[in-house]
Amino acid sequence: MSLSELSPTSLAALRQSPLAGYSAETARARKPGASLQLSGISLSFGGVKALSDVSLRAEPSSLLAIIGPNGAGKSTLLNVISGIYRPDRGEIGLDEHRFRSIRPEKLASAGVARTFQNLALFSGLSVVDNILQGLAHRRETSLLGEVFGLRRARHESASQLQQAQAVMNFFGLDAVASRLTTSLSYGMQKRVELARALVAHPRLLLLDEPMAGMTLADKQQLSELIREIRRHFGTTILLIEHDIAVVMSLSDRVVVLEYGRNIATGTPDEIRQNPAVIAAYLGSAAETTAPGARV
Ligand SMILES: Nc1ncnc2c1ncn2[C@@H]1O[C@H](COP(=O)(O)OP(=O)(O)OP(=O)(O)O)[C@@H](O)[C@H]1O
Repeated sequence: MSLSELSPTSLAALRQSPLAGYSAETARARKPGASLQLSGISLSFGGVKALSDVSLRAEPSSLLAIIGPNGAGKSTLLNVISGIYRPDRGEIGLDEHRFRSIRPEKLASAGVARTFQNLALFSGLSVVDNILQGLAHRRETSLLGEVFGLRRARHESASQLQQAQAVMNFFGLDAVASRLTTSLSYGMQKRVELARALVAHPRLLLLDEPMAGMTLADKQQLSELIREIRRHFGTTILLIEHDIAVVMSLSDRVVVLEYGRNIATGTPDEIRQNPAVIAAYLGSAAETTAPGARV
């Protein structure tokens, strides 16, 4: 099954009651997104300056896109925010917290989730089990508790399963819950990855080229889902994406990187008309979405 083959009822259900089943989680889900601020971030790999003095700000519940040619430093920036790389200089601000680097294992508890450029799902696990991995950091009961079926462990498992079911409902994944992710189309696996990132209600979601390798129909569905995520959860989203039509239709603001430097920041319209951006990127950027298509 591909994303575009999903019945229209999933999207209709998603619009009507995507939060059904969240109960105790609902209040937290309604919390506005986090604010993110990067100040003077620099990082070199040997002689390669991947990031040079990059500063940017994403307002709570906004969608900020990062674009730029290959090798501009986009993924490196995401890896800095998610603690995979420690910058040589600069500071990250997440709401009122300031730090140079966050330990990746602390990321989820800080309310940050991400997806990867290449699929990063557990191939031996079903859809629902993959999604439950997004809640692993919340587990308070021990493995022994689970083995012996202690009441608290049972309650915790039931509550996490309910959250996974709610997010599967939101993403139209109910019908494939027990399937191995490897048996699904690429577009559907991307959807599972997004569901896993969202199940813990992150306040900042980092999306690294979520549309790469997708058909136009899949891109349209995923774009609609990203809009729904913003509408219903208020999640702040940082998006790296090469498809300019997708970027321009989804973003509140866009940051353009070239050779690790921030060469422009503005609304999609401002970026479209910026001569430096046209010269560095937009003039040559492939418009992978068909002209005139709504994404
Ligand atoms: N782990 C690494 N070791 C050495 N150099 C690296 C490493 N990661 C990235 N680089 C270099 O840093 C620069 C920025 O790379 P990065 O992957 O962040 O660019 P990008 O904008 O995400 O590119 P693309 O659009 O192709 O994914 C490139 O010159 C790249 O070769």
